[in-house]
Amino acid sequence: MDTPQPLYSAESVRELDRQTIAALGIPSIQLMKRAARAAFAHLHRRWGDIGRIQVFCGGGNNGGDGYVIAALAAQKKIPVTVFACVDPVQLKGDAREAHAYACREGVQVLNSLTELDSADGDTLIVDALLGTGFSGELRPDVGHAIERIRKSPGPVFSVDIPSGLNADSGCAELAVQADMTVTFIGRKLGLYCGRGPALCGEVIFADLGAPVSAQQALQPLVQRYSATSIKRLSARPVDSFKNLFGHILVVGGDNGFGGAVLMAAQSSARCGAGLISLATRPEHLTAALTRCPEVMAHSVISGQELEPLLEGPDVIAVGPGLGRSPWSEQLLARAGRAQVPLVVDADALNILAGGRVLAGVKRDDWVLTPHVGEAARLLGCDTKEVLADPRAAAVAVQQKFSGVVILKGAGTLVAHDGGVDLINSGNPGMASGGMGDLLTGIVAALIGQHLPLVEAARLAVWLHGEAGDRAAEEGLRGLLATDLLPWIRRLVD
Ligand SMILES: NC(=O)C1=CN([C@@H]2O[C@H](COP(=O)(O)OP(=O)(O)OC[C@H]3O[C@@H](n4cnc5c(N)ncnc54)[C@H](O)[C@@H]3O)[C@@H](O)[C@H]2O)[C@H](O)CC1
Ligand SMILES: [K+]
Repeated sequence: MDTPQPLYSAESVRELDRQTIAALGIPSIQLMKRAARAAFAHLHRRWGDIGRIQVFCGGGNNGGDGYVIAALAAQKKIPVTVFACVDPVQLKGDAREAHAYACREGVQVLNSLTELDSADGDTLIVDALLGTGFSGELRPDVGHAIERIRKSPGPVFSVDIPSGLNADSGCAELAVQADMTVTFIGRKLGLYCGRGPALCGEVIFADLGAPVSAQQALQPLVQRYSATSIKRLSARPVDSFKNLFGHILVVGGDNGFGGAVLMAAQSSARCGAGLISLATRPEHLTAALTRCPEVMAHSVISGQELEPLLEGPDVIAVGPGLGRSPWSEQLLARAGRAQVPLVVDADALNILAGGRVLAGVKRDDWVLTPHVGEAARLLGCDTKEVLADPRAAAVAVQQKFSGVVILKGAGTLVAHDGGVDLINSGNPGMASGGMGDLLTGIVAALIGQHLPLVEAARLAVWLHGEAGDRAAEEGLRGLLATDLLPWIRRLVD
């Protein structure tokens, strides 16, 4: 099994740059040329037959990488032009030297966008405007260059990070949309969370010979887990019996939301739970028994009626379709005090955010599964603040409520006492009702099968996203939550 990948802040990677230069005993220009060669090798492998290349260079070392890439293209006799977003006379240090190298190789350098031919489909754009040095509000001149890149019909290659994307948070107002990004020396968190996954295209990592010891010395922001580094369930013993694999109780399904609670129960079942009970409104019982006879469905019309059902289960998932009525609040108030691990999702989170039910309760044995809006409500802030720094938001929710927090997104974050993990998961087809209910059921089933909460959260996010990807192979649009159920079953072992 692989180890998870460390994801760093921009500042840590700049420190890694410095340590790599020192460890390799080479001048920084050599590291820049090594970066540019690595970038050029990947872009040439993918677009070797491209008609021409336009390189957009900024005023720092990211731009310096771009000038060297232009020189390498010229050496390969590929027609190449550089747009210098910052007048080359202002360049300093390695970037200045890289510009001189490009000029020696006969590269044409233009200072104005109007002089630059408009790109066609056979033009590869290389984005070397901004790298880890980007900070604050985007300067208008660079913004115009980014807009020009976004309008080009051909492929786009970003050096180190798509310009305009924040390397630490994945936040981006205006940024380059790349088909491929080659990132150097250390993986930046912003490539894998927030808008990073959508803006980067294929991400390729080039370590440029950075010493592993230097990488280990730095504190990563996040550990990134993938199929090969996530802990799976152990094989089932021959003499298995159903109680070995957990009894899950799913609580929810207010008027009109009977499907949500049933989908959570079904995904628990498909994830290997031994027994599943359902506590919901009486009107949903028939449907539950018809759709999923394996589930033991109970009608509850008050918190008092729920109480006896809280005794048997090993894990309780509360929230799918729970609603925010007095009935909903009564059920959460009771379930929230049960003495077994909880998975708290959807409207249960919104009720929690309201502060009237379970006020001030912190538990080490619950998993909260907010999306961005629910996280904002739990923190009493605006959604924009969560999007501006998803990692910080996940940590803040975990510090406020304890336990494990799954902050859902294209790069889903799992915050816990030991740090923050990231699992890239899912696809745009999963932006439809019920997907969150499935995840809730999977988390509960994995806890019921004796995975520690953090491992259950990581595996559930991966399993949910992978099942979504497999199901989406038949098409993104019209992908239904229940389409994932057979895939959950195939992938859980
Ligand atoms: N350090 C090394 O040995 C290597 C670095 N690599 C590449 O270098 C960049 C980091 O370079 P740096 O000069 O520190 O910063 P950038 O080029 O990313 O950006 C600085 C550049 O951008 C301008 N700028 C900053 N903020 C804004 C803004 N909000 N709006 C507009 N412009 C902005 C600033 O004025 C400077 O002109 C790294 O990403 C790598 O690509 C090599 O990869 C390895 C060796
Ligand atoms: K860039």
